[in-house]
Amino acid sequence: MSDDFILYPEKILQFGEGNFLRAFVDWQIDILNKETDFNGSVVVVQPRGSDKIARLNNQDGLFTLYLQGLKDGKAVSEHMVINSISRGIHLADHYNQYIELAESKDLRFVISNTTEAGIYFEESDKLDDRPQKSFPGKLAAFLYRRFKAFNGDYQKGCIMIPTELIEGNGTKLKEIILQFASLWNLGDAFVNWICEANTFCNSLVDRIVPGFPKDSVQEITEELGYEDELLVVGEQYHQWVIEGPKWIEKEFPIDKVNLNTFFVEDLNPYRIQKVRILNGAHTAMMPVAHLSGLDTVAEAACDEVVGEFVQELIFDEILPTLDFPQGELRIFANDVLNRFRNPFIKHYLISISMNSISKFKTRNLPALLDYVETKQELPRKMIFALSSLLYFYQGKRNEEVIPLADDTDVLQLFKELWGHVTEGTKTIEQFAKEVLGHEKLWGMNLNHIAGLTGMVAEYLQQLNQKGMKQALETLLKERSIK
Ligand SMILES: NC(=O)c1ccc[n+]([C@@H]2O[C@H](COP(=O)([O-])OP(=O)(O)OC[C@H]3O[C@@H](n4cnc5c(N)ncnc54)[C@H](O)[C@@H]3O)[C@@H](O)[C@H]2O)c1
Ligand SMILES: O=P(O)(O)OC[C@@H](O)[C@@H](O)[C@H](O)[C@H](O)CO
Repeated sequence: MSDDFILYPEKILQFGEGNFLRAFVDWQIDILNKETDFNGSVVVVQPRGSDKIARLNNQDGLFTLYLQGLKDGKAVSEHMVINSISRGIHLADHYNQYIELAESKDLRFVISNTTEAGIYFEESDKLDDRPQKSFPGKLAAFLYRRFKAFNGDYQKGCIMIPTELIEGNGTKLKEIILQFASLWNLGDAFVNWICEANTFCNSLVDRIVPGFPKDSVQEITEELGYEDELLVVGEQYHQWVIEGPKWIEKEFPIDKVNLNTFFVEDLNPYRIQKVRILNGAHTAMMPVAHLSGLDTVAEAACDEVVGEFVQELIFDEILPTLDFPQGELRIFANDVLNRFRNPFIKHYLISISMNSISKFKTRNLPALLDYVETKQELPRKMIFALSSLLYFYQGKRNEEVIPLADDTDVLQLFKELWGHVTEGTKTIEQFAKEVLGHEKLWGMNLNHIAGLTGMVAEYLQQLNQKGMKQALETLLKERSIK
């Protein structure tokens, strides 16, 4: 299959082989290669583990991408073979290939998505590890090798564009690289080279990528006429906002193609808007919809009751917490709701449920706190979502076991706390007080928010006694009476 495809110089090192990067970054590089003189390919390494790299190499880095949803107002479903990945490197078996890539004259960019957990300082990482445990540790060793190979040449720095969904992803990555420089005693000249010759951008990505289409793979395989283990499905919508100097466009000519990717001076407004509205709504709707018996985001957004809940949560309790023109926010929010309703893609609620406690903390808690501060009252729907999430962590939907996915400590804590309630040794009120008081989960003691604990306990009681559907209907009626 590869004979039909062009091989481009390897300009990008990519940390991450996952669905999102392939359906978003590698797709954009493919377009750049086809429509501009970018002429560059991507070398992929798996940031943690290495089991997926063989699959990538077995397919010569090629994979099929389905994009489905509204494009310029029309429903479009299209598929294409993405040819921007040159190879994957298995870090444990072929670390030499990885570290030697640092000496490449062609290499210029480093792009990553290592989830919200990947950009952290791992003190036990050593320069000589093959490989280091953490992503920043691996990158620090790579950059040091490059610095040495080119004798600190300022023309041979790299442009880092991380896409992890955390605030200041590039800034944080740079700080950690400098921490490694200090831990490993790499010297002032290296520190200066990192700061002067390299560019760390912050970036924000947006595209809903449900990933491998497990329900329709047979049908798709028949349509394609070949099997593709790396098949990935995403929506048509995309946005990549990069906070970095405009000169990068000379080397990464994203302005020359019809993509919604652009450079800005301040990413913050884009980040807050997207994280609070889109990701916040995902995290808030997940337990409410799942416990209502629904399985996908589209089912939730189209459901008469759950859909109303999501819409009101966004418009009444999230938008007022954002200090941007409300008209623009409403347009963005309506677009998000339409993206949620996308009938082409099956985005399973359970697949977005992973690490929901920390997601609530970063995506929803800031809106809850801002609402309390500005309105001097409690946002009922957001608190209902929080209560539903706590209820969800009981791990049961009627008789069905919910495959909870979170840190072991978090799962253990909920197991214990719910255990006390089921055994009758603690009341739901005590459960609410204890869980909301866990500063490790929320970064603060939520019992300090006046009235919150009582409201959570009340909603938990309703969920316990009436079930989700009735509790939700009661909540929505409360609003119409008010
Ligand atoms: N799927 C989407 O709709 C979407 C959209 C925008 C952003 N994202 C972000 O992209 C990330 C990956 O999503 P995906 O859909 O590609 O998932 P995926 O499961 O296909 O890929 C996960 C990737 O993260 C790496 N990884 C997992 N845990 C890690 C850790 N602790 N440290 C370092 N690397 C780790 C894996 O090796 C893999 O490369 C998510 O965190 C998500 O926030 C996803
Ligand atoms: O990917 P996660 O699990 O961090 O979050 C789930 C979704 O909120 C997220 O993937 C969105 O679909 C995405 O951020 C849209 O751009």
